[in-house]
Amino acid sequence: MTAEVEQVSEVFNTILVLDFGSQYSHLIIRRLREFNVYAEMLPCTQKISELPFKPVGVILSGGPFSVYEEGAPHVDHDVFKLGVPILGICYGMQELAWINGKGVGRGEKREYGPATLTVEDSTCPLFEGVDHSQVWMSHHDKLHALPTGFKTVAISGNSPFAGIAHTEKDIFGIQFHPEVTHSLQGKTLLKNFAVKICKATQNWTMENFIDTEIKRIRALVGPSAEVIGAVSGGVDSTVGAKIMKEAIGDRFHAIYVDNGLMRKNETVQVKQTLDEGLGINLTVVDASKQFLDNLKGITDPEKKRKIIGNTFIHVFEKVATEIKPKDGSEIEYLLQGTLYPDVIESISFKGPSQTIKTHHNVGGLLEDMKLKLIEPLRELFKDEVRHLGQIMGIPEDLVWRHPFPGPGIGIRVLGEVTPEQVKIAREADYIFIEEIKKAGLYRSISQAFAALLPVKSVGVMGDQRTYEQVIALRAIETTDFMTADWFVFEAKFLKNVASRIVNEVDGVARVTYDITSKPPATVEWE
Ligand SMILES: Nc1ncnc2c1ncn2[C@@H]1O[C@H](COP(=O)(O)OP(=O)(O)OP(=O)(O)O)[C@@H](O)[C@H]1O
Ligand SMILES: O=c1[nH]c(=O)c2[nH+]cn([C@@H]3O[C@H](COP(=O)(O)O)[C@@H](O)[C@H]3O)c2[nH]1
Ligand SMILES: NC(=O)CC[C@H](N)C(=O)O
Ligand SMILES: [Mg+2]
Repeated sequence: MTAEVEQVSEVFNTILVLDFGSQYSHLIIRRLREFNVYAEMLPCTQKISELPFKPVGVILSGGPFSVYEEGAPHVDHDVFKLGVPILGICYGMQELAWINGKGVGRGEKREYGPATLTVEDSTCPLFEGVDHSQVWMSHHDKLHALPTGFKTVAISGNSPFAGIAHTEKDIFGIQFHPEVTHSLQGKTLLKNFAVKICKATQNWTMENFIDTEIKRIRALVGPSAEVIGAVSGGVDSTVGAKIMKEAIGDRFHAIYVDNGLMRKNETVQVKQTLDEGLGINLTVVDASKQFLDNLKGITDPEKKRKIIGNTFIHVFEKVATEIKPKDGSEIEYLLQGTLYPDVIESISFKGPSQTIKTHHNVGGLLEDMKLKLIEPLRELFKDEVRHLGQIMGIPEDLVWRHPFPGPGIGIRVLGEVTPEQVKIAREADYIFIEEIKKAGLYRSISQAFAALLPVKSVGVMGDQRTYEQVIALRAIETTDFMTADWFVFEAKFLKNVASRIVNEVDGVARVTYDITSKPPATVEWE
């Protein structure tokens, strides 16, 4: 069955980005997709004979290494046998030069920041519309000589080889980074490469994606099997559920787990929106006791996350055995709302990044998991998922909902999670979000919540001494959640929220506002 299932990269003309570990590698993919060309990233160590698809062009990314160093990563030379255009960016260009003559070494000084490009060969299609524009440099090494078979096509003040091209083949190298927005015509250059040179079709649209994905799921699941889905009411899993529903109708069973760590009124609202609003029949499983029992006495954040992740899986496996598909088979698949950033993180050449915290991911935590995963969004970025949600008729409110982590309030009550502590955090959170919505700020903020700190502080209310806990409010602005800054509220707004929380929520003596960016902090407190 699986062999006949076409992958997205087989359906859309795909540009392959081979990642040498640059912090900007994923931006190359973002930029290409912005003009509707599909791109995927694989580690630079990928063996070309084992490529899962045939790309229409290859981009070699930048990277932190020096090509001449021992142990530096190198591309499989079979990449030249693919017969498709190749573009090397920074380290990628140095790699092309290393392979074709070894004329690469350390420059006298580092070049980091803006430079102006002068195109010397106006016939080179890569640089059409890019002449005299600002480009962004970030390198220490440089080409000391033109590689064999290449000519210079562009220069900058500091880089006599800012752009090079092979004299016969469609192979190009650039020293700057077209993928960052500081390279003002960088997107034009990438478009020239993908569309003019590689002739990639610009058909990567969410409308086309839906059709492809629905076909893919039908082929994968077959004509009679049934599937369960972990659906939280967040935008990712709701869009995933909607796609499943369109693909296999009532053979899809959406399961929402009330883990006792959800926000106020959330379970009722999610059930209503999915059932009535979207026609997705949602089963609510109340497992709150199981989660809270398992969390008893646990204060270590990582242990809490693992316990919550494992409990989710146990709940899903149990639910899966309770559903009896009409064709007499057993439930084999579990839908999950994994996005491309999660995938990139795990395939990156640098390997899985150091674990800052274990993100709960329904599939990620049990090695002997029986259910196989269906992840329809695993090629998409969050804004693509939001766009998809809009096309599929998912209500605006849900499309723009702030992300809510799987472990929920469990990682927003610092220290031991008890029903009493969850209640305090939940009530405070509700007031904060209510005020944000009232002030018309919800869409300007990427994510906001209240965390409960298990420290006591003295206060005075109605002439009485109080000795209660502290709420920390957090609101951030970010595009990708990898870095974030705190949101600047007016003092009046914070004053009102603080006063409401202390007055209306029993157990809180003080309210603080978290003004730490990420890094050095993270978004969540645990
Ligand atoms: N309470 C829950 N019940 C069922 N599944 C859940 C629950 N919480 C999380 N999940 C599953 O875990 C996945 C990861 O959670 P995550 O919060 O990243 O995504 P989301 O909730 O779909 O969207 P968002 O990031 O916008 O909150 C979800 O896509 C969903 O499959
Ligand atoms: O589904 C999730 N499961 C998790 O375990 C988890 N931990 C953090 N987050 C969300 O990820 C984003 C970045 O959060 P951090 O800076 O705290 O890592 C923020 O949006 C966080 O809310 C999670 N989402
Ligand atoms: N950004 C890059 O790709 C840098 C490449 C190489 N490490 C240099 O310093 O030149
Ligand atoms: Mg969520």
